[in-house]
Amino acid sequence: MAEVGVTLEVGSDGVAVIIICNPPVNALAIPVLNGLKDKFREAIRRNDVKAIVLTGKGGKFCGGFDINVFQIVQGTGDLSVLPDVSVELVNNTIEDCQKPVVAAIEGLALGGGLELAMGCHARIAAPKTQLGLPELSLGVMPGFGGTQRLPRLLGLSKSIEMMMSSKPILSEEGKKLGLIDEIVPREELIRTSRLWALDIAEMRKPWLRSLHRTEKIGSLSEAREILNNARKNAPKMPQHHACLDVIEEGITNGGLSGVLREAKVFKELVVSDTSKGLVHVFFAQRMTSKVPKVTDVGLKPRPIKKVAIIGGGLMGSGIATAFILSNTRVVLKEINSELLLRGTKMIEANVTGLVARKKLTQDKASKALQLLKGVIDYAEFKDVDMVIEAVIEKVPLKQSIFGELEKICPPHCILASNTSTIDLNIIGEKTSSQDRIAGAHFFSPAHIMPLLEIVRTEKTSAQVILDLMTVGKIINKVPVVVGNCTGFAVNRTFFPYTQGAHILANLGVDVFRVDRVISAFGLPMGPFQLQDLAGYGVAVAVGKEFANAFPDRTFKSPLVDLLIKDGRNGKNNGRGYYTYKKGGKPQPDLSVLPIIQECQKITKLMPDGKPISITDQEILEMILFPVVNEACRVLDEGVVVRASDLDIASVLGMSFPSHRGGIVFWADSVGVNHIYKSLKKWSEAYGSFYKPSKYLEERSNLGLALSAPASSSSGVKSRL
Ligand SMILES: C[C@H](O)CC(=O)SCCNC(=O)CCNC(=O)[C@H](O)C(C)(C)COP(=O)(O)OP(=O)(O)OC[C@H]1O[C@@H](n2cnc3c(N)ncnc32)[C@H](O)[C@@H]1OP(=O)(O)O
Repeated sequence: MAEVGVTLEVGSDGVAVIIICNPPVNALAIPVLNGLKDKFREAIRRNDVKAIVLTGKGGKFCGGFDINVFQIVQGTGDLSVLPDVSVELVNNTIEDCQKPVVAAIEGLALGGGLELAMGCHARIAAPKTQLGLPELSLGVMPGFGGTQRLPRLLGLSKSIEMMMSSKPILSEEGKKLGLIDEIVPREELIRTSRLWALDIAEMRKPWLRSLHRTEKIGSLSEAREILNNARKNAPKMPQHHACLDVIEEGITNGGLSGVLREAKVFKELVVSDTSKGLVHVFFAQRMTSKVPKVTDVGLKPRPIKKVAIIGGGLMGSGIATAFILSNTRVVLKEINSELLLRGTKMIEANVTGLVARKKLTQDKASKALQLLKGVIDYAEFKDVDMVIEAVIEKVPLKQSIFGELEKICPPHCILASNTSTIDLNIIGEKTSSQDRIAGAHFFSPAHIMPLLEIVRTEKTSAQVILDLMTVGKIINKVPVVVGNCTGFAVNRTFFPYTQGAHILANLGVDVFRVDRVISAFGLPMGPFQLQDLAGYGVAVAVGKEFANAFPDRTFKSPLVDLLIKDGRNGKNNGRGYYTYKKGGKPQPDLSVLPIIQECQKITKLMPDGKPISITDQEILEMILFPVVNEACRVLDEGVVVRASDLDIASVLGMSFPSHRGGIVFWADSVGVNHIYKSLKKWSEAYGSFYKPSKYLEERSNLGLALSAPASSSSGVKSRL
């Protein structure tokens, strides 16, 4: 393993090259920052050094401050762990250095990495280098002067856009905008940077200090107008607004004042709940690619060059789109040419939709479509590496397809099903290929939604899981490996979500208020609007599956049947809990209220026939605590490898707000004991739907967090 630290080499030209080394992304861990301070001091002190070049080892400049340190601070609350980098290193040592400093940037300069580079007197970059300040996506803001220097180098509008979106730009764009001084091939990066530094030292090139520049800021009134517009459009998250305020401080009172305010607010944000949630999600997402006995046993992923998709419906065409967009050849099979045409048209529409939204160039779209071949027989299947079956959810049909596939496909071929409910053991029951059968559960629209649940049975081989994980990453998904059960991880955990909402409706709580409470919590929409969007057919079909699988905890509400009887089918026909008009926002449809009242009369859940009185917080808890309860069963049964995998699955599959860290992380922050006691109370009042699971009860009794590992004797203590 390469050594973590900073090196200094002085050449015969009098240029000191300071190199950051902390693989894989040269993150600024505390020893690295101390090393930088030491090496800069040495370079400044030495008489044989005329100029300095700062660079990173191994083809990457720097991925920013070490995010592990955030977790340490968040765990201990000890802010003194955070070193003073902004003033001591970037401002006083680099920018105010008496010797010119040039950043030689390759690969990426993100967050604190770009901030170090902006403190230098010039920036030379290799082609296609990523440059960005993604701190807001971690719930903090740039803390090494980035809020002040980026606007001074790029202008206010573009720099605000980069910070608010957390998205990087490439060095080519950076050059056009003034962030980068020169782009050179990577082999010439260090040589050009050395010469540039000497040119500054010998006054052949200007000696520019970013924080002192004003030419791109414009007048105070212009700046305020830009900032106020940005405030209107920014997400309603604390870090976004704090960042805009800090930018304004620097514009009103000068760059140094902005730097000082930035350092203060940065420390407040690091310990915020938002940052705790987002930092957890950052690491949790990366943990999903570590699966014991799959990724740690020396297996190598096999190449997947040709994929067959069976079924060109909504899911099949979305899955096919995801593959062709990632440069993989796809055979789409349907049972007749009419259905095949419908499937290929859907794929074309998916691709052209991305072009229209400027997410794809026309050239790439045309190339992707050339990789698609439609078929109505199995002739093309003889050399496929993977098949994904995406036909309707009928067991005999799936069984016969897998029986055929086993005979036609090569022996190495992975046989996957996109089923969202059916037991994979049953699907593969009539084959002798159970070791290569797995679930590849995509979420709709499959070419857009980022989650891929990879479902394994006890017979699926580790190689097949590894191949699916690899191919998932190739098609830009986050693969999460899960066990085989009704609904797998996401749908299983969230099946009580809609049912909890229906209990509230039957208790007399206004459905539109329920939706408002859930949206305010951070989900994109409430459960009733979601039901409208999915269509009531889905609600009925999925409801049956879960009622069969988990009859002890299913609340059967006749509401959807009554809505269907009234001619409603949600967004599909423009009539649901809401009305839908093209181009407009959904409007609450008050004519639904008598139907809900009719339902209440049937279920007789309201105590004394009167609506219950309830706070917004209780609404939220009566909907989400049953979800947490099911998450407990998922953890108990080992459906996911670790609790944080369920966090990622909930964020990416259900759009659970990422700043709350995912369903389990959120539950632990609320307090296990409170959740247990609340569910117990409601189960006594409203029945077994709320009955606390054994896992929850045990964790509550032991004072252990839900996320604490099963074997944990000391465990992570939950907030009781
Ligand atoms: C004061 C300052 O303003 C504050 C800051 O600088 S905050 C940090 C700002 N920087 C960032 O947000 C960048 C975060 N990193 C990333 O976006 C991506 O990791 C990347 C684009 C750099 C590389 O992506 P990719 O090649 O897909 O590799 P990825 O798997 O994500 O990362 C490789 C490893 O580096 C780690 N890593 C990446 N950036 C890191 C960071 N800044 N700190 C600590 N670890 C980091 C990852 O956790 C992962 O570790 P693992 O192998 O043990 O799981």
